[in-house]
Amino acid sequence: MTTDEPALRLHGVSRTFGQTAALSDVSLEVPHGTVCGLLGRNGAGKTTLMSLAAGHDRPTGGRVEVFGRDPFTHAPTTSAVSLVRDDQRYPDDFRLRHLLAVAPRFHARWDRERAAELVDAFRLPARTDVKKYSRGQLSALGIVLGLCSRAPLTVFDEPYLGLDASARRTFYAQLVADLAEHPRTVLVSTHLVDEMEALLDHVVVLEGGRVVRDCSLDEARSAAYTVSGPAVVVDGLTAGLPVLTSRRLGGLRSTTVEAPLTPEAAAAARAVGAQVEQASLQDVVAAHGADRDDDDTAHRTAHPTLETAGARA
Ligand SMILES: Nc1ncnc2c1ncn2[C@@H]1O[C@H](COP(=O)(O)OP(=O)(O)OP(=O)(O)O)[C@@H](O)[C@H]1O
Repeated sequence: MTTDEPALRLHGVSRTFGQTAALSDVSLEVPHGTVCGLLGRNGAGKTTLMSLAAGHDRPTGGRVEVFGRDPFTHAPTTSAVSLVRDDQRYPDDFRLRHLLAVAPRFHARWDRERAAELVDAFRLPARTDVKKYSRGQLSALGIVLGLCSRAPLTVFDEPYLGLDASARRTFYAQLVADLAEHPRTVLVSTHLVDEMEALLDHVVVLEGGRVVRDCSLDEARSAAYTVSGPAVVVDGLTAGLPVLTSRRLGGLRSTTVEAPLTPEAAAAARAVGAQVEQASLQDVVAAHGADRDDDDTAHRTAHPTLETAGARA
């Protein structure tokens, strides 16, 4: 295994299930030693991509490489990846001690001491069969297994399901501390974009099985801005710009455009009484796969910028 190769490279990858194209012609590289957020709406293809990265599945077309090798056929590469699935199953009669005993057989770099610390931090019950764990306890268990595997590529598929806010903070803090001590590559899918944004170095956004963004966090953050105000004013300010989403409430409109927010654009908007702000990463992700122009009142409360505009009007 060499660190000259990207941790993960997909080249023209497709994965179809019958008539469904879960991934279509996906090419991307996850740089070595980064935390990469895999983002996108439900059904965008995140879990499919993660299964391919872990060598649990094969692409229908194209090539998947982990550290330059095929994770499906090259056994040492398969064992260099740890995939923590949100629906991970364990043997019926397993308790925590059984899992902690077998884990080192699958992960050469397994860290026993860290595992003991994390079990305490997440208060995982020792005397309960794992199959009876709550949703949050199962997620915490997956986090322990993923972090302590020290796998060169660790993949977390929505690792926070059922975790309370305090346990999620524990996860984020442990991830940051562990990566500082033992740098490696992490690929994590999440819908909690606002909450996890600070952990990410790199961002990949999928929409309908295709990559619509593959860039650093900073690039993703500065990719779009939102203008809100009287519809006629907003339409004038955004004419000719690539619109990600646009929502209308009565005479007000809120439009997110895919362009950097320059001082000139901000000044022009304010001069005519419109509000303008950098779109959040969450706004950018939500815009992909959403209707481009939505005047349906049923959606009004789904857009925080519009609520803001309405409240200020
Ligand atoms: N085994 C399968 N058989 C048939 N269709 C599948 C299978 N696995 C995934 N799909 C389909 O492929 C598409 C992508 O699914 P995937 O689970 O990768 O999305 P996702 O981005 O992880 O979604 P979510 O955020 O809801 O978890 C969906 O349309 C899904 O229904």
